[in-house]
Amino acid sequence: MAAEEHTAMAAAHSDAGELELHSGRGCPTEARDRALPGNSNNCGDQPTATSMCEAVTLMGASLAGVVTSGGVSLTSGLKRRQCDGSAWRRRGIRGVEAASRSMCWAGQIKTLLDHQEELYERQSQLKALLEVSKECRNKSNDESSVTVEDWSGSFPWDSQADDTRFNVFGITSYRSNQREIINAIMNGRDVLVIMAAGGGKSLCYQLPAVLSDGIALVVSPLLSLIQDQVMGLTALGIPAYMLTSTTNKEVEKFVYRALDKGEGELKILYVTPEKILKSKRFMSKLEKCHHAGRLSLVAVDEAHCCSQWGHDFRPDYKNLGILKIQFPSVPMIALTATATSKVQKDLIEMLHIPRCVKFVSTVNRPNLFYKVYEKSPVGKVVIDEVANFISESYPNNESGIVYCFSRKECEQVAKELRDRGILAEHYHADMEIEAREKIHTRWSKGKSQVIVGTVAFGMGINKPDVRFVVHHSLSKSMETYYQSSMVFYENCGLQNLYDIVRYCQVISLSSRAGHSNHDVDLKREEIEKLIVQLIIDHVLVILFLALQKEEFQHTAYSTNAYVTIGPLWKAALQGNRPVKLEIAVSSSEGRGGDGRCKGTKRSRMSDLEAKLDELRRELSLSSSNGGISIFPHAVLSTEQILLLSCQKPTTEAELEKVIGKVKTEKYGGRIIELMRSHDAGARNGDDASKRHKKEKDVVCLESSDEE
Ligand SMILES: Nc1ncnc2c1ncn2[C@@H]1O[C@H](COP(=O)(O)OP(=O)(O)OP(=O)(O)O)[C@@H](O)[C@H]1O
Ligand SMILES: [Mg+2]
Repeated sequence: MAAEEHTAMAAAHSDAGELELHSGRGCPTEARDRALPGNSNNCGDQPTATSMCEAVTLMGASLAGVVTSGGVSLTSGLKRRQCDGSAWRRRGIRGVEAASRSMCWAGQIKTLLDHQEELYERQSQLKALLEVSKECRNKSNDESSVTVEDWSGSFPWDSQADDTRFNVFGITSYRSNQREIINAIMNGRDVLVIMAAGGGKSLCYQLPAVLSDGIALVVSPLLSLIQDQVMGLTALGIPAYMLTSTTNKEVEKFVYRALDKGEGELKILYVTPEKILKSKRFMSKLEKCHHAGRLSLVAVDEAHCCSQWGHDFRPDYKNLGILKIQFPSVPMIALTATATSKVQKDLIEMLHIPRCVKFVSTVNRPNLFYKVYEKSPVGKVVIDEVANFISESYPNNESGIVYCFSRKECEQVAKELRDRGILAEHYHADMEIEAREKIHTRWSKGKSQVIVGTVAFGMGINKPDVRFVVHHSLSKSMETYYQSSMVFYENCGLQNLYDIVRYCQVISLSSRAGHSNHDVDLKREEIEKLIVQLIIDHVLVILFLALQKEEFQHTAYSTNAYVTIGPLWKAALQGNRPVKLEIAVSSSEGRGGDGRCKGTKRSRMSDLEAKLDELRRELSLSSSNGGISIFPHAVLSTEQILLLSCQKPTTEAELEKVIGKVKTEKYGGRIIELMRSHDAGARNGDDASKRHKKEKDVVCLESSDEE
C-alpha cells in the first residue's frame, strides 16, 4: 500500500514518451558532454534536447540498455579538453617561436583546465559525502531522547496538578515528559517540545493554563484545529474561547472585555497567527492584559509552521517572535511533532527563546506498525487490495485515512472505494470550507469510515481512534509518512523524497553500480529500482539542464526527471562505494494465499466497549457547545472506554476514580446505567452459560457412558 513509488516516478516519465538510449559503447562521452550545460558549444552538433531525452530513458523502459551496456555515462570522461586544444591551434600563430610559445601556453592552459576539472569533480564528491554524513548524524541525533535539564522533582503545585489532570482532564497518569514540561512552564521557563503526533502535547500547555491565574494565549494555525480544541476544553468545563474570522461579535466583545478588564471567565484563548499580526486592536488588548499581570503563558502549537525547512510553512508564523519581544516575562511554549534539528534551530531563533528548556521525546511510537506492499501497476488491483485490506481488517467501521498525491486522485480513489462498499469520502484543498468541514465532522463522528485526502488533511486532526493510514501514493517525507504531514517546491523536498524512497526499497539481489555483465537479466521494474537506488546514493543525479541542479520539468501531463552521473559515480565505479539493491525473491510474505494482505492484527471491540462507544456517540450529539455538537472522544476517550470495560464501575464513586469528577458529573448517570445493565446481562449470561456447560457436561458424560 505505502507503495513502490519508484514505479510511480518512472511511470510519470514514460508518459512523456520513451526514447531509445543509444546503447553506449558508440559515443558515451558525447552523450555525457551534451548532457552537461556549457559543453554543448564545442563537441557534437546534436541539439542538447536530444541528449536530454536520451538521458531521460535512464529512468524509463529502455533502462536495460543502460545496465547491460557497461554503464553508458558512468565510464565517460570529459571531452572538452581536446576541443579546447584545437581551438588554440585555430588562432593562426605566426613563427615557430611564437607557435611553440603558444603551444606551450596552450599546453599549460590545458593542464590547468584539466586540473580545474578534477578539482570541481573532487569538490562535488566531497559535498555529496558531506551530505551523506550529515544525514547520518542528523538521523542519530533525531532518534535520541534529549532532556537537557531535570524537571522531574517535586514542586509546590504537584498535588493540584495531579488533581486537575485526573478530575478535570480525566487523564489517569502522565505520559513521557508531560509532567516535566508542565513543571518547566510552571517555573516560568520558555520551553520547546518535540513530541510525536498524538503524544499529548496539548496537555503540556492546557494544564499549566488551568493551574495558573490569568489567561493563556494559544496560537494555532488551523481553524478546524482550534474549533476542535475549544470544543474539547468546553466539554471538560474549562472556559476556552477563540478569536478567529468565524467568531461572532458577542463572543469577540466578551473576549476583549476579559483581556482588557479581567471580566468574565476566560482561561485559554486560541487565535490564528493572522490575528496577532493583523489586528492592532487585539494586540493592544493583549498588552493591557499583560500589563495587568493577567497573561499567564503563550503557547505556539504546530510550531514547525515557523520554519521554511518544515512542511506546512506558514509565512505569518515567521513573525510570531513579536510575542516574546512584547511579553518577555511570560513563559512561552512551542510545540511540534517535527523533529529535524534544522527546524528546531529555526524555531528557537524565530521565537526568540534561546534559553528555552528543550524536551525532545523519541518519535518512535511502539503502537504503530509499518508495512510496505508492492503496488500493482494496475490501478484497479491496487484499489481492490486497499478495499480488501480495510473491510477485512477493520470490519467494525474503524476509522482510517488513505493519502493520495493529487486532488483528482483523491476523488477517484474515494469513488472506487465507495463502489466496493467502503464508506469513503475525499478531502482536499480545492473544496469549499463548508464541504470540507462536513466531511471532517462526518468522519469524526463515525458516520463515514475513510477520508481519502491529500496532505491538506492531517495537521491538527485530533481523532484518537484512527486505526489505519494507507499511503496510496508516495508520502512527501518520512516525517509526514510517520505522522500521518509537493516535494518539488519545498526546501529539503528532494532529500525528503529520497528518504522515503530509500525506506520503500526494502524489497535480495546485490548489484554494483556500473555493472557491465551482459548476462545480468533484470526486469524493467528491477532496473527502475536500481536507478532509483543509484540516485538516492548520489551516483546518479536528476538534472535540469538550464540550472544544472536537481530539478524536474513539469508539463501539463507529467513531470519529467532527467538523469546524469552524480558526484559519487567514480567512487561507485571503483568499488569504493558499493550500491546495494535488494529485490525480493519471493513475494508470498505479507500476503495470504489469495494474494490479499494479511498479518494485520484485528482488534475487535468487546461487547461492552461497543456499547460504551455507542453511548459516547449518543451523548456527543446531545451535549452541544454553543450549538455545535461535541465529538464522541470528548465525552469518553478510547483509553477511558478500555478502562471502564476492565474495571466495570457501577457506582458514582467508582466511576469517578476512572474518568474523574467533571465527566462523572456530566455523564455519570448514563454510564452507570449502562454498566449496571451490562453487569446484570453478563450475570444472567453467566448463569445461562453455566447451565449450558452443565447440560453439556451431562451430555458428555451420558455419551461416554453410552460408549
Ligand atoms: N497522559 C495521557 N494519558 C492518556 N491520554 C492522553 C494523555 N495525554 C494526552 N492524552 C490524549 O492523547 C490524545 C492526543 O493528544 P494531543 O491532541 O494533545 O496530541 P498532540 O501531541 O497534540 O498531537 P498532534 O501532533 O497530532 O497535534 C488526546 O485524546 C489526549 O486526550
Ligand atoms: Mg496537537
